[in-house]
Amino acid sequence: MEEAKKATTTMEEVRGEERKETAPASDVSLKELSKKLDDFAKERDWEMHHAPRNLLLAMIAEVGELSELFMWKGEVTKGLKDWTEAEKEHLGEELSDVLLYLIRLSDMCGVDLGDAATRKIVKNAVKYPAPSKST
Ligand SMILES: Nc1ccn([C@H]2C[C@H](O)[C@@H](COP(=O)(O)OP(=O)(O)OP(=O)(O)O)O2)c(=O)n1
Repeated sequence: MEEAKKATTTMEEVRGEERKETAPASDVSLKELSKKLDDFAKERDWEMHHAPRNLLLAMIAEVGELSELFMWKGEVTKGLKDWTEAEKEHLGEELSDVLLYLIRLSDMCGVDLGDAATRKIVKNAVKYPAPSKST
């Protein structure tokens, strides 16, 4: 009886983990993703594979896979109205692969991507000032 109860708890825990994994995580930070990627590499002993050049090449390969989704489609309208749900899900996966390799590459190069991107947006605004709106 005690064993059966324990097994039930374990299944609940597993389902809880699955829910956690599939719940929308729209507000996740670069730092959180960075930590997950670090854990992923450590758990598999893959840190030696994550040298900057390898990560850059892997990211470019994923950009290629992303491009394939748009290839031969003609003009793609904003919102992807003509795409199936399966195509949109695939797009999300390929965009994620690019982002995850970019974050990992930044980390392995010692670049704080959040800080660098924020600074770059400021620099862009100085380089390309918005036209002043007449009232
Ligand atoms: N050495 C590796 C290999 C993979 N990944 C992670 C980062 C990417 O998010 C994803 C890439 O996995 P795959 O190489 O299997 O590529 P796809 O998921 O695109 O699969 P496929 O190329 O079969 O479509 O896995 C990683 O961190 N380090």
